[in-house]
Amino acid sequence: MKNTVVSFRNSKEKGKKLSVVTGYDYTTARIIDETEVEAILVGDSLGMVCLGYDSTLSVTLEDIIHHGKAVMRGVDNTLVILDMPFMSYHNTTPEAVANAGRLIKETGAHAVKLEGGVDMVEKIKAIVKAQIPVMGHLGLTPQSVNVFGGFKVQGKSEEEAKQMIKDAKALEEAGVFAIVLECVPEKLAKIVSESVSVPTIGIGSGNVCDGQVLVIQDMLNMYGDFKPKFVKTFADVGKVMREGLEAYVREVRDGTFPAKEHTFGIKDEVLEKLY
Ligand SMILES: Nc1nc(=O)c2c([nH]1)NC[C@@H]1CN(c3ccc(C(=O)N[C@@H](CCC(=O)O)C(=O)O)cc3)CN21
Ligand SMILES: CC(C)C(=O)C(=O)O
Ligand SMILES: [Mg+2]
Repeated sequence: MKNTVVSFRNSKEKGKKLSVVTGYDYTTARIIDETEVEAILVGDSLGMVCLGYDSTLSVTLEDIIHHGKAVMRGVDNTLVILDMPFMSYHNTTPEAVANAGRLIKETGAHAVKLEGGVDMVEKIKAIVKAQIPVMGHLGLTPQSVNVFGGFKVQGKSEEEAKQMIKDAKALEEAGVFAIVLECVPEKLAKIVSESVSVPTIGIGSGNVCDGQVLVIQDMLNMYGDFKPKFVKTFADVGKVMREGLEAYVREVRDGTFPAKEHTFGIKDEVLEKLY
C-alpha cells in the first residue's frame, strides 16, 4: 500500500499537500486508484449524489458498507476512509465503537470519519483505542443541517471561531489522524491548521489547509446545477456524458449503430439449414 494513514498524517510535516476525493463505486475507485489522489472518502454525501436525497441524514450504516465494499474492490494503493452516518455514533460510546468496527470489518476500509468537536472526544478516543484510525470533521458538518438551519459557512463569530480552535485541539488530543474543515472562513482555517500537528483537509476553506477534498460529482460537473462557491469544474464529465448519450440515440435511430464490427456472425452452412 502506497498510501496509508501514517503516510497521510506525516505529509503535513513534509509540506506535501494532500488530494482527497469522494468515491462510491468500483468503476470510479479504479480510475481514482490510477491517479496520485492520496485518499478516497466514501462520504455520506452519497445520500445526495448517488441516492438523490436532499440531505445526508437518511444514509444508513448498510449504505456506507455497501458502497465501501465496492470501492475497496477497486483500489490497490489508495487510502479509503468511510463516513460514519448520522445516528451511528450519536447515542452511546459502545454503540459508536461497534458501528465503527462493523464499517472496518465488513468493508476492509482503513479509517472512519465522524463529525463533531469536543462533544465527540470520548467516542473518538474509544474508537481509536479499538485500533481504528479516525478522521475528524469540523465547520459545516452536514449532519447538523437542521441545527444550522441550512448548509451555511461556520465559524464567523468570535465565539464560534474560538470554539472551533478548541474543537480542533481536542480532536488532535483524542487521536485523530487528520481533520476535515468544511466551509470555514480562510483566515480561521489558517489559524486552526496552525494550531494542530495533524493535517487539515479543506472543502470550502481556502488553500491554507494541508490538503483538499471535493465531492467527485461536483468537480466533474455531474451533479446538475449544484455549484456552491467552493466547487471548481476540473473536467466537464457531465457534458461529455450527455453528448455521448445523444450520439448513441442518433445512431440507434438512424441505424448506424450497431455497425458490422459490433455484430456476431454465423457460418453460411448453418444458415442454409434455417431457410
Ligand atoms: N454534492 C455535494 N457536494 C458537497 O460538497 C456536499 C454534499 N453534496 N452533501 C453534503 C454536504 C453539503 N454541502 C454543502 C451544500 C451547500 C452549500 C452551500 O450552498 N453553500 C453556500 C454558502 C452559504 C453561506 O454563505 O453560508 C455557497 O454559496 O457556497 C455548501 C455545502 C457540502 N457537502
Ligand atoms: C464533503 C466531505 C468532507 C464529506 O463529508 C462527504 O462527502 O460526505
Ligand atoms: Mg460527510
